[in-house]
Amino acid sequence: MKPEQLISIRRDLHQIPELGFQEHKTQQYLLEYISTLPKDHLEVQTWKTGILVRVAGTHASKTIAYRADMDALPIQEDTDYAFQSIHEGYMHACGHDFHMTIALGALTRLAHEPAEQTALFLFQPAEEGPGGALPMLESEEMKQWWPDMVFALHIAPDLPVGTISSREGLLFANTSELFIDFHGKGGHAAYPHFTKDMVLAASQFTVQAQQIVARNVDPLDSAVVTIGKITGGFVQNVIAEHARLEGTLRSFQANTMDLLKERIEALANGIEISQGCSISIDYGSNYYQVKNSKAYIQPLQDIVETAGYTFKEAKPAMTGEDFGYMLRDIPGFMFWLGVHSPYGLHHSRLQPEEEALQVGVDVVTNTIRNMTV
Ligand SMILES: CC(=O)N[C@@H](CCC[C@H](N)C(=O)O)C(=O)O
Repeated sequence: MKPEQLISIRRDLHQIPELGFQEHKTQQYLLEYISTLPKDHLEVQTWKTGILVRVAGTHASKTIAYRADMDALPIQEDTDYAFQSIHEGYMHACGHDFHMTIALGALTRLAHEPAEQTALFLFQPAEEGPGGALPMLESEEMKQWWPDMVFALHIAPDLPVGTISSREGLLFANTSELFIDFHGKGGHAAYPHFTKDMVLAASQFTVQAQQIVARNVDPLDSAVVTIGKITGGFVQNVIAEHARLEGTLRSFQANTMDLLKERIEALANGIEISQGCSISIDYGSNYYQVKNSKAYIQPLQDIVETAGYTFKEAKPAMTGEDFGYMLRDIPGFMFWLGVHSPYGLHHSRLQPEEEALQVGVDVVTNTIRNMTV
């Protein structure tokens, strides 16, 4: 596939961002493209809004899978792209348009000239939430085509184009979503003594929660407590009866995640007493850490350098990925693909450089062709 065609596919996908398990247009677009490929070695199955494509190997004893996530984020795009999102309030702000385009590029090459081993392309819904990897792993379709190895990439705005980065062992953190509802008593702004103000309770909780990492987590360990959204109240002169916090917890150690949740609950109990309110906590979806199998990182470096690109040792990151569940059950790895953007992941102005698409296609194809499983 020519670079212009990769860019054109990426721009098409960029325009139709959809949330987890709602990737209907995206699925349709991908299926239409896949239907144009030579069919001799190809088998296709759909699973929910996802797709599995198998390319039979020429002398296959193993199956190597590449996973591309499909969903977008509820972010209003603020780039000056001519091909901006046409879905108001939604954006591919985490690079999944890149991940899917790279999958189509590698799939195209292999459909025309299959590798020795069988390749499996997993277009997976709902990575940002509620998590598609675990139910996809448990699906009949996946059991039927279970791979011997699985890998994935994620765009890295802070790395230059042409650089690939990964590491042996832990790459991404354990995560838990966090949704907290505060229920009190609303009333007139001029009569606070007759109310239980939930804007105040939620604000106190937000500030106190920042002490957890500072004062409860071992300074030699690492964790994150982020509240990304606060809602509450209706109008400026009414005390709010209800408020809601939405956030996420991150840790490298599984038992540190238990500690974070314990402390969140203890703070909530304290605020229930001090503010005379009731608080309910929901941990939403939880993702398992991304831990790379050691055996594949040196061969990945060799593949990257042979293709003329640069390999850089990565540090573990507090990002989360439901791909961790795939690596829990199947040997494999994940790597960062440099895309150089002045704005980072989950930013409304994320602008990854499209030259990186070709790099991604080369590394994914060469991994399927050359990695010993
Ligand atoms: C790569 C990346 O940015 N992944 C997301 C995964 C989100 C998991 C879940 N919705 C949560 O917020 O905990 C990330 O935010 O790291």
